Amino acid sequence: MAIELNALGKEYTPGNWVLENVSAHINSGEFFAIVGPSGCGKSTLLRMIAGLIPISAGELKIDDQVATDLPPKDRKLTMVFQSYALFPFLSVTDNVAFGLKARKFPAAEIKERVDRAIDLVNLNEFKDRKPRDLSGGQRQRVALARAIASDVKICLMDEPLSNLDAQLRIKMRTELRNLQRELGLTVIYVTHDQVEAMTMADHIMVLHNHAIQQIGTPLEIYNQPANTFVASFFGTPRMNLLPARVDADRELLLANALKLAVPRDLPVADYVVGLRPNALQLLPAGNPANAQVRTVEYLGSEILLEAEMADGTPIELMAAADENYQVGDSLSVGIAGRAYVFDHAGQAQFMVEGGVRHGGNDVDTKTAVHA
Ligand SMILES: Nc1ncnc2c1ncn2[C@@H]1O[C@H](COP(=O)(O)OP(=O)(O)OP(=O)(O)O)[C@@H](O)[C@H]1O
Repeated sequence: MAIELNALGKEYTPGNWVLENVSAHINSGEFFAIVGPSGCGKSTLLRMIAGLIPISAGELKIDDQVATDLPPKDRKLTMVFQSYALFPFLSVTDNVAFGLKARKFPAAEIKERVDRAIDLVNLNEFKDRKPRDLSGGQRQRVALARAIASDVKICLMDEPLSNLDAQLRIKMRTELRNLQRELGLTVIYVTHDQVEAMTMADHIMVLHNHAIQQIGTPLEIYNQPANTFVASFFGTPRMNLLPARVDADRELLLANALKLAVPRDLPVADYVVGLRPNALQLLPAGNPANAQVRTVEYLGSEILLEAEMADGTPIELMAAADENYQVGDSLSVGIAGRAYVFDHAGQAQFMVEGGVRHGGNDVDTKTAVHA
Protein backbone atom coordinates (compact mmCIF):
# COMPACT_ATOMS: atom_id res chain seq x y z
CA MET A 1 0.00 0.00 0.00
CA ALA A 2 2.24 2.80 -1.25
CA ILE A 3 1.22 6.45 -1.09
CA GLU A 4 2.17 9.12 -3.55
CA LEU A 5 1.97 12.85 -2.96
CA ASN A 6 2.22 14.84 -6.19
CA ALA A 7 2.70 18.58 -5.71
CA LEU A 8 0.09 18.77 -2.94
CA GLY A 9 -0.93 22.22 -1.76
CA LYS A 10 -3.34 23.67 0.78
CA GLU A 11 -4.94 27.07 1.15
CA TYR A 12 -7.49 27.46 3.98
CA THR A 13 -8.37 30.91 2.68
CA PRO A 14 -7.88 31.95 -0.96
CA GLY A 15 -4.28 32.96 -1.68
CA ASN A 16 -2.92 31.90 1.73
CA TRP A 17 -0.97 28.75 0.99
CA VAL A 18 0.00 26.91 4.18
CA LEU A 19 1.59 24.13 2.12
CA GLU A 20 2.99 24.24 -1.39
CA ASN A 21 4.34 21.69 -3.82
CA VAL A 22 4.63 18.76 -1.39
CA SER A 23 5.78 15.66 -3.27
CA ALA A 24 6.94 12.31 -1.91
CA HIS A 25 6.68 8.61 -2.50
CA ILE A 26 5.94 6.58 0.63
CA ASN A 27 6.74 2.92 0.19
CA SER A 28 4.49 0.10 1.25
CA GLY A 29 5.43 -1.07 4.77
CA GLU A 30 7.58 1.90 5.63
CA PHE A 31 7.57 4.18 8.66
CA PHE A 32 7.51 7.70 7.26
CA ALA A 33 7.81 10.66 9.64
CA ILE A 34 6.70 14.23 8.94
CA VAL A 35 8.64 16.61 11.18
CA GLY A 36 8.78 20.35 11.64
CA PRO A 37 8.15 23.18 14.09
CA SER A 38 4.71 24.18 15.35
CA GLY A 39 2.50 25.60 12.62
CA CYS A 40 4.53 24.28 9.66
CA GLY A 41 1.57 22.30 8.31
CA LYS A 42 2.23 18.73 9.54
CA SER A 43 -1.34 18.08 10.70
CA THR A 44 -2.70 19.81 7.61
CA LEU A 45 -0.77 17.41 5.36
CA LEU A 46 -1.90 14.36 7.35
CA ARG A 47 -5.53 15.53 7.29
CA MET A 48 -5.39 15.98 3.54
CA ILE A 49 -4.10 12.41 3.16
CA ALA A 50 -6.85 11.17 5.48
CA GLY A 51 -9.53 13.08 3.57
CA LEU A 52 -10.61 15.10 6.61
CA ILE A 53 -9.95 18.37 4.75
CA PRO A 54 -9.99 19.01 0.99
CA ILE A 55 -6.76 19.07 -1.03
CA SER A 56 -6.40 22.49 -2.71
CA ALA A 57 -3.79 21.53 -5.33
CA GLY A 58 -1.99 18.46 -6.64
CA GLU A 59 -2.81 14.78 -6.62
CA LEU A 60 -2.86 12.04 -3.98
CA LYS A 61 -2.51 8.38 -4.89
CA ILE A 62 -3.09 5.48 -2.51
CA ASP A 63 -2.11 2.04 -3.76
CA ASP A 64 -1.76 3.39 -7.33
CA GLN A 65 -5.34 4.76 -7.33
CA VAL A 66 -6.06 8.47 -7.51
CA ALA A 67 -7.56 9.34 -4.10
CA THR A 68 -7.51 13.15 -4.20
CA ASP A 69 -11.27 13.51 -3.87
CA LEU A 70 -12.22 10.14 -2.32
CA PRO A 71 -14.35 10.27 0.84
CA PRO A 72 -12.31 9.26 3.95
CA LYS A 73 -14.08 5.92 4.37
CA ASP A 74 -12.94 4.80 0.91
CA ARG A 75 -9.25 5.59 1.45
CA LYS A 76 -8.34 2.31 3.14
CA LEU A 77 -6.59 3.93 6.08
CA THR A 78 -6.96 4.47 9.82
CA MET A 79 -5.90 7.36 12.01
CA VAL A 80 -4.54 7.55 15.57
CA PHE A 81 -4.65 10.94 17.28
CA GLN A 82 -2.81 12.46 20.22
CA SER A 83 -6.13 12.54 22.12
CA TYR A 84 -6.78 8.76 21.57
CA ALA A 85 -10.45 9.54 20.74
CA LEU A 86 -11.78 6.64 22.86
CA PHE A 87 -15.41 6.26 23.95
CA PRO A 88 -15.38 6.73 27.76
CA PHE A 89 -18.49 4.61 28.39
CA LEU A 90 -17.26 1.58 26.38
CA SER A 91 -14.88 -1.15 27.58
CA VAL A 92 -11.51 -1.72 25.92
CA THR A 93 -13.00 -4.58 23.89
CA ASP A 94 -15.97 -2.50 22.73
CA ASN A 95 -13.76 0.46 21.87
CA VAL A 96 -11.58 -1.77 19.69
CA ALA A 97 -14.62 -3.45 18.10
CA PHE A 98 -16.54 -0.22 17.46
CA GLY A 99 -15.46 0.43 13.86
CA LEU A 100 -15.91 -3.21 12.83
CA LYS A 101 -19.44 -3.30 14.29
CA ALA A 102 -20.30 -0.05 12.54
CA ARG A 103 -19.12 -1.59 9.26
CA LYS A 104 -21.27 -4.68 9.97
CA PHE A 105 -18.52 -7.29 10.08
CA PRO A 106 -19.77 -10.79 11.12
CA ALA A 107 -19.67 -11.30 14.91
CA ALA A 108 -17.18 -14.18 14.78
CA GLU A 109 -14.75 -12.18 12.65
CA ILE A 110 -15.06 -9.16 14.94
CA LYS A 111 -14.19 -11.32 17.95
CA GLU A 112 -11.19 -12.84 16.23
CA ARG A 113 -9.79 -9.50 15.06
CA VAL A 114 -10.41 -7.74 18.38
CA ASP A 115 -8.84 -10.55 20.43
CA ARG A 116 -5.75 -10.57 18.23
CA ALA A 117 -5.36 -6.78 18.28
CA ILE A 118 -5.72 -6.63 22.09
CA ASP A 119 -3.24 -9.46 22.45
CA LEU A 120 -0.74 -7.72 20.16
CA VAL A 121 -0.75 -4.55 22.26
CA ASN A 122 -0.57 -6.55 25.53
CA LEU A 123 -3.90 -5.47 26.98
CA ASN A 124 -5.41 -8.91 27.67
CA GLU A 125 -5.85 -8.30 31.39
CA PHE A 126 -7.57 -4.94 30.80
CA LYS A 127 -10.19 -6.03 28.26
CA ASP A 128 -13.19 -5.13 30.41
CA ARG A 129 -11.95 -1.85 31.80
CA LYS A 130 -13.20 1.57 30.79
CA PRO A 131 -10.65 4.10 29.44
CA ARG A 132 -10.77 6.18 32.66
CA ASP A 133 -9.35 3.20 34.59
CA LEU A 134 -6.32 2.93 32.32
CA SER A 135 -2.99 4.76 32.30
CA GLY A 136 -2.09 7.09 29.43
CA GLY A 137 0.10 4.44 27.81
CA GLN A 138 -2.64 1.82 28.08
CA ARG A 139 -5.16 4.18 26.50
CA GLN A 140 -2.75 4.83 23.68
CA ARG A 141 -2.49 1.07 23.17
CA VAL A 142 -6.30 0.81 22.93
CA ALA A 143 -6.21 3.42 20.18
CA LEU A 144 -3.51 1.39 18.43
CA ALA A 145 -5.45 -1.84 18.85
CA ARG A 146 -8.42 -0.21 17.18
CA ALA A 147 -6.24 0.72 14.19
CA ILE A 148 -4.76 -2.79 14.03
CA ALA A 149 -8.13 -4.57 14.30
CA SER A 150 -9.44 -2.73 11.27
CA ASP A 151 -7.02 -4.72 9.08
CA VAL A 152 -6.31 -1.60 7.07
CA LYS A 153 -2.66 -1.48 6.06
CA ILE A 154 -2.15 2.30 6.19
CA CYS A 155 -2.11 4.05 9.53
CA LEU A 156 -1.82 7.83 9.93
CA MET A 157 -0.63 9.02 13.34
CA ASP A 158 -0.68 12.59 14.63
CA GLU A 159 1.65 13.03 17.64
CA PRO A 160 0.29 9.79 19.17
CA LEU A 161 2.83 9.68 22.02
CA SER A 162 2.89 13.32 23.06
CA ASN A 163 0.54 12.88 26.06
CA LEU A 164 2.76 10.26 27.67
CA ASP A 165 5.50 10.84 30.24
CA ALA A 166 9.09 10.73 29.00
CA GLN A 167 9.86 7.15 30.08
CA LEU A 168 6.69 5.64 28.65
CA ARG A 169 7.13 7.60 25.44
CA ILE A 170 10.51 5.97 24.89
CA LYS A 171 9.08 2.50 25.62
CA MET A 172 6.11 3.07 23.29
CA ARG A 173 8.42 4.19 20.47
CA THR A 174 9.99 0.74 20.40
CA GLU A 175 6.66 -1.06 20.81
CA LEU A 176 5.05 0.91 18.04
CA ARG A 177 7.97 0.37 15.71
CA ASN A 178 8.02 -3.39 16.36
CA LEU A 179 4.28 -3.66 15.83
CA GLN A 180 4.47 -1.68 12.60
CA ARG A 181 7.16 -4.03 11.26
CA GLU A 182 5.38 -7.16 12.44
CA LEU A 183 2.10 -6.17 10.77
CA GLY A 184 3.72 -4.67 7.66
CA LEU A 185 1.85 -1.40 8.17
CA THR A 186 2.58 1.71 6.16
CA VAL A 187 2.74 4.42 8.82
CA ILE A 188 2.77 8.17 8.27
CA TYR A 189 3.72 9.69 11.58
CA VAL A 190 3.52 13.38 12.45
CA THR A 191 5.75 14.71 15.23
CA HIS A 192 7.50 17.92 16.23
CA ASP A 193 10.08 15.83 18.11
CA GLN A 194 13.24 15.34 16.07
CA VAL A 195 14.47 12.53 18.33
CA GLU A 196 11.24 10.58 17.83
CA ALA A 197 11.55 10.93 14.06
CA MET A 198 15.24 10.00 14.12
CA THR A 199 14.75 6.87 16.22
CA MET A 200 11.59 5.53 14.56
CA ALA A 201 11.47 6.45 10.89
CA ASP A 202 12.74 4.83 7.71
CA HIS A 203 12.43 8.19 5.98
CA ILE A 204 11.82 11.69 7.32
CA MET A 205 10.17 14.65 5.58
CA VAL A 206 11.18 17.98 7.11
CA LEU A 207 8.59 20.75 6.68
CA HIS A 208 9.21 24.46 7.27
CA ASN A 209 8.12 27.71 5.60
CA HIS A 210 5.18 25.99 3.86
CA ALA A 211 7.46 23.60 1.99
CA ILE A 212 9.60 20.47 2.12
CA GLN A 213 13.12 21.28 3.30
CA GLN A 214 14.48 17.77 2.86
CA ILE A 215 13.43 14.11 2.58
CA GLY A 216 15.90 11.41 3.59
CA THR A 217 16.81 8.61 5.95
CA PRO A 218 17.60 9.70 9.51
CA LEU A 219 21.32 9.32 8.76
CA GLU A 220 21.13 11.40 5.59
CA ILE A 221 19.22 14.13 7.37
CA TYR A 222 21.75 14.21 10.19
CA ASN A 223 24.92 13.82 8.14
CA GLN A 224 23.96 15.70 4.98
CA PRO A 225 21.49 18.42 5.95
CA ALA A 226 20.23 20.29 2.88
CA ASN A 227 20.22 23.68 4.57
CA THR A 228 20.85 25.49 7.85
CA PHE A 229 17.26 24.93 9.02
CA VAL A 230 17.56 21.13 8.82
CA ALA A 231 21.10 21.29 10.22
CA SER A 232 20.03 23.10 13.37
CA PHE A 233 16.67 21.29 13.80
CA PHE A 234 18.28 17.84 14.18
CA GLY A 235 20.81 17.00 16.89
CA THR A 236 21.07 17.89 20.57
CA PRO A 237 22.86 20.11 21.43
CA ARG A 238 22.25 22.02 18.21
CA MET A 239 24.75 22.57 15.44
CA ASN A 240 26.66 25.85 15.79
CA LEU A 241 26.20 28.18 12.82
CA LEU A 242 29.02 30.68 12.36
CA PRO A 243 29.17 33.53 9.85
CA ALA A 244 32.17 33.15 7.53
CA ARG A 245 33.96 34.94 4.71
CA VAL A 246 36.79 34.12 2.35
CA ASP A 247 39.97 35.84 3.63
CA ALA A 248 43.13 37.04 1.86
CA ASP A 249 44.69 33.54 2.12
CA ARG A 250 41.63 32.12 0.30
CA GLU A 251 40.62 30.34 3.48
CA LEU A 252 37.28 30.63 5.28
CA LEU A 253 37.47 32.84 8.34
CA LEU A 254 34.73 31.89 10.83
CA ALA A 255 33.35 34.42 13.32
CA ASN A 256 36.44 36.49 12.55
CA ALA A 257 38.55 33.99 14.54
CA LEU A 258 38.65 30.38 13.29
CA LYS A 259 40.32 29.39 10.03
CA LEU A 260 39.05 26.59 7.81
CA ALA A 261 41.06 25.44 4.78
CA VAL A 262 38.67 25.10 1.83
CA PRO A 263 38.89 24.35 -1.91
CA ARG A 264 40.85 27.00 -3.81
CA ASP A 265 38.02 27.54 -6.28
CA LEU A 266 35.59 28.74 -3.61
CA PRO A 267 33.92 31.94 -4.88
CA VAL A 268 34.53 35.01 -2.73
CA ALA A 269 31.25 35.53 -0.86
CA ASP A 270 29.66 35.32 2.56
CA TYR A 271 29.01 31.84 3.93
CA VAL A 272 27.65 30.12 7.05
CA VAL A 273 29.67 27.27 8.54
CA GLY A 274 28.00 24.63 10.70
CA LEU A 275 29.92 22.79 13.39
CA ARG A 276 28.24 20.34 15.76
CA PRO A 277 29.36 20.89 19.37
CA ASN A 278 31.60 17.81 19.23
CA ALA A 279 33.31 19.20 16.11
CA LEU A 280 34.74 22.02 18.22
CA GLN A 281 37.65 21.40 20.55
CA LEU A 282 39.17 23.18 23.51
CA LEU A 283 42.84 23.90 22.91
CA PRO A 284 45.32 23.74 25.82
CA ALA A 285 46.40 26.84 27.73
CA GLY A 286 48.97 28.83 25.80
CA ASN A 287 46.88 29.03 22.63
CA PRO A 288 45.35 32.44 21.94
CA ALA A 289 41.93 32.93 23.58
CA ASN A 290 39.07 33.47 21.12
CA ALA A 291 35.92 32.87 23.22
CA GLN A 292 34.46 33.47 26.64
CA VAL A 293 32.25 31.16 28.77
CA ARG A 294 28.65 32.38 29.22
CA THR A 295 26.99 29.37 30.92
CA VAL A 296 28.15 26.00 32.26
CA GLU A 297 25.69 23.09 32.18
CA TYR A 298 26.55 19.77 33.81
CA LEU A 299 25.12 16.87 31.79
CA GLY A 300 26.58 14.06 33.88
CA SER A 301 29.35 12.51 31.81
CA GLU A 302 30.13 15.82 30.07
CA ILE A 303 29.79 19.57 30.46
CA LEU A 304 27.99 21.72 27.90
CA LEU A 305 29.63 25.13 27.63
CA GLU A 306 27.82 28.05 26.08
CA ALA A 307 30.37 30.61 25.00
CA GLU A 308 30.69 33.71 22.89
CA MET A 309 33.33 34.31 20.24
CA ALA A 310 35.10 37.68 20.29
CA ASP A 311 32.81 38.98 17.50
CA GLY A 312 29.71 38.08 19.56
CA THR A 313 28.80 34.81 17.78
CA PRO A 314 27.36 32.34 20.32
CA ILE A 315 28.74 28.79 20.29
CA GLU A 316 28.14 25.60 22.26
CA LEU A 317 30.75 22.95 22.88
CA MET A 318 31.46 19.98 25.13
CA ALA A 319 34.08 19.65 27.84
CA ALA A 320 35.10 16.75 30.09
CA ALA A 321 33.04 16.49 33.30
CA ASP A 322 36.11 16.72 35.54
CA GLU A 323 37.23 20.08 34.13
CA ASN A 324 36.45 23.16 36.13
CA TYR A 325 34.91 26.04 34.14
CA GLN A 326 33.46 29.29 35.42
CA VAL A 327 31.33 31.90 33.70
CA GLY A 328 33.69 34.52 32.24
CA ASP A 329 36.63 32.12 31.68
CA SER A 330 38.57 32.63 28.47
CA LEU A 331 38.72 29.70 26.05
CA SER A 332 40.80 28.77 23.08
CA VAL A 333 38.51 26.98 20.65
CA GLY A 334 39.60 25.06 17.54
CA ILE A 335 37.93 22.94 14.84
CA ALA A 336 38.21 19.19 15.37
CA GLY A 337 35.52 17.60 13.21
CA ARG A 338 33.29 17.94 10.19
CA ALA A 339 32.45 21.47 9.02
CA TYR A 340 29.32 22.03 6.92
CA VAL A 341 29.62 24.94 4.50
CA PHE A 342 26.35 26.68 3.53
CA ASP A 343 25.92 29.66 1.21
CA HIS A 344 24.66 32.95 2.65
CA ALA A 345 21.08 31.84 1.98
CA GLY A 346 21.64 28.71 4.06
CA GLN A 347 21.81 26.11 1.26
CA ALA A 348 24.35 23.28 1.72
CA GLN A 349 27.45 23.58 -0.50
CA PHE A 350 29.90 20.95 0.71
CA MET A 351 31.53 19.52 3.84
CA VAL A 352 35.14 19.65 5.00
CA GLU A 353 36.60 17.02 7.30
CA GLY A 354 40.30 16.63 8.10
CA GLY A 355 41.12 19.07 5.29
CA VAL A 356 39.21 16.95 2.72
CA ARG A 357 36.13 18.14 0.88
CA HIS A 358 33.04 15.92 0.66
CA GLY A 359 29.84 16.24 -1.33
CA GLY A 360 28.64 19.11 -3.42
CA ASN A 361 25.59 21.20 -4.04
CA ASP A 362 24.60 19.00 -6.96
CA VAL A 363 22.86 16.50 -4.66
CA ASP A 364 19.08 16.84 -5.01
CA THR A 365 17.80 16.25 -1.49
CA LYS A 366 14.14 16.78 -2.32
CA THR A 367 13.64 13.99 -4.82
CA ALA A 368 11.13 11.27 -4.02
CA VAL A 369 12.54 8.49 -1.90
CA HIS A 370 12.74 4.82 -2.79
CA ALA A 371 13.80 1.99 -0.49
N1 LIG B 1 -8.94 25.46 9.76
C1 LIG B 1 -7.95 26.34 9.53
N2 LIG B 1 -8.20 27.54 8.95
C2 LIG B 1 -7.20 28.42 8.70
N3 LIG B 1 -5.90 28.20 8.98
C3 LIG B 1 -5.59 27.01 9.55
C4 LIG B 1 -6.60 26.04 9.86
N4 LIG B 1 -5.96 24.97 10.42
C5 LIG B 1 -4.65 25.27 10.46
N5 LIG B 1 -4.41 26.49 9.95
C6 LIG B 1 -3.10 27.16 9.80
O1 LIG B 1 -2.30 26.36 8.95
C7 LIG B 1 -0.95 26.32 9.40
C8 LIG B 1 -0.53 24.88 9.62
O2 LIG B 1 -1.25 24.34 10.71
P1 LIG B 1 -1.05 22.83 11.19
O3 LIG B 1 -1.99 22.56 12.29
O4 LIG B 1 -1.10 21.94 10.00
O5 LIG B 1 0.45 22.87 11.73
P2 LIG B 1 1.28 21.81 12.57
O6 LIG B 1 2.61 21.74 11.93
O7 LIG B 1 0.49 20.53 12.67
O8 LIG B 1 1.39 22.53 13.98
P3 LIG B 1 1.44 21.93 15.48
O9 LIG B 1 2.71 21.16 15.59
O10 LIG B 1 1.43 23.18 16.31
O11 LIG B 1 0.21 21.09 15.64
C9 LIG B 1 -0.90 27.18 10.67
O12 LIG B 1 -0.43 28.45 10.31
C10 LIG B 1 -2.35 27.23 11.11
O13 LIG B 1 -2.61 28.43 11.78
